[in-house]
Amino acid sequence: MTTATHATAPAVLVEHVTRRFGPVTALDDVSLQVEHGEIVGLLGPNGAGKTTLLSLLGGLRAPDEGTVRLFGRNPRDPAARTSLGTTPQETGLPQTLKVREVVDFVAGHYTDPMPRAEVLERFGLTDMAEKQTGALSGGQKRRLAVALALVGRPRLVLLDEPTTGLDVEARHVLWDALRTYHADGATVIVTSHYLEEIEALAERVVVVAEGRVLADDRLARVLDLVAARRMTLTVDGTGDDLTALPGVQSVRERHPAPAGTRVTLVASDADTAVRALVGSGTAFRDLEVRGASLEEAFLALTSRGVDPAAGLAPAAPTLVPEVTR
Ligand SMILES: Nc1ncnc2c1ncn2[C@@H]1O[C@H](COP(=O)(O)OP(=O)(O)OP(=O)(O)O)[C@@H](O)[C@H]1O
Repeated sequence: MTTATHATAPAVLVEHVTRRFGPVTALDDVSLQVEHGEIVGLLGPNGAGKTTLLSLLGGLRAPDEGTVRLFGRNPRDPAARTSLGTTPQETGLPQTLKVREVVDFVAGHYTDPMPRAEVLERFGLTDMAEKQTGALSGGQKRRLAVALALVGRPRLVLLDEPTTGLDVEARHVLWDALRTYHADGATVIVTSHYLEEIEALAERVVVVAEGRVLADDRLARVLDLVAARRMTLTVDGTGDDLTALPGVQSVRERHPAPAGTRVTLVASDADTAVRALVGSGTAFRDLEVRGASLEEAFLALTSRGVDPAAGLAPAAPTLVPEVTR
């Protein structure tokens, strides 16, 4: 590939990537393209495949099938990773080195590093410069770990759950620093279980579950989807006609119930749906309305009504309870 091609290539290109660990398919035919300067949130439950995807982007693992490119190059090639800054979920820092020494050590690997004072300032670590890293709090360690990923001024930053376990203040310092760095032109990909984190950082959201991309959309659209409600009720017949009610997006589950069917619907507007249900004269009982999980919201988006094969299946677990509203 020519240099010109590299210059015009997207920051990240993932094409039909599958990655297995023994019998587990961690990524199943995933495709994703991220342009220069985008900030993308990878949102999904535990075991969705987010870390695996980042490990492929970071060149730590190779895909079993498909192609991964960073700025047009294979991330397994060390030259492709010179533009990359990463912070894994767990970071080991040398306990006895001072914060400024660690920053200087990392900066020594780059031709044009960010000045130490700027790095520390961005992450609220200026007062910690003389402390040994072993004496930092969890939140301070985490901020230092993310700061170190930016020392070399990477064009692409991969962050795996950057603020898990941090208190509110530490989260906000980190989010502000990342937003500022992105505003300077960097491409950022961040994984999280938490909608709040994705909401604070991302413009575009890719929802991953069970190794597949469930949705890839603007943040505002995802927030609309999360506002979906889950309505469960028992009706005399099969409940087939309930999808026609205004405000109802899809049928999520149906189970045989005594003298009828227990039906779970995903509704974009539960108030309208309930009014229409009453107005329709349909006999129903035991109505429950609650927030839908992200997974349900996205299944509602991606499915066209109920899947006949899954129509009478047992209730599916709620995969992303943290983001249920
Ligand atoms: N090294 C490994 N060996 C075996 N299985 C693995 C390995 N790494 C990941 N997996 C499996 O692959 C699947 C995807 O895991 P992955 O860590 O990518 O998910 P995740 O979305 O990052 O989850 P979490 O949010 O919990 O970090 C899981 O079923 C996991 O158990």
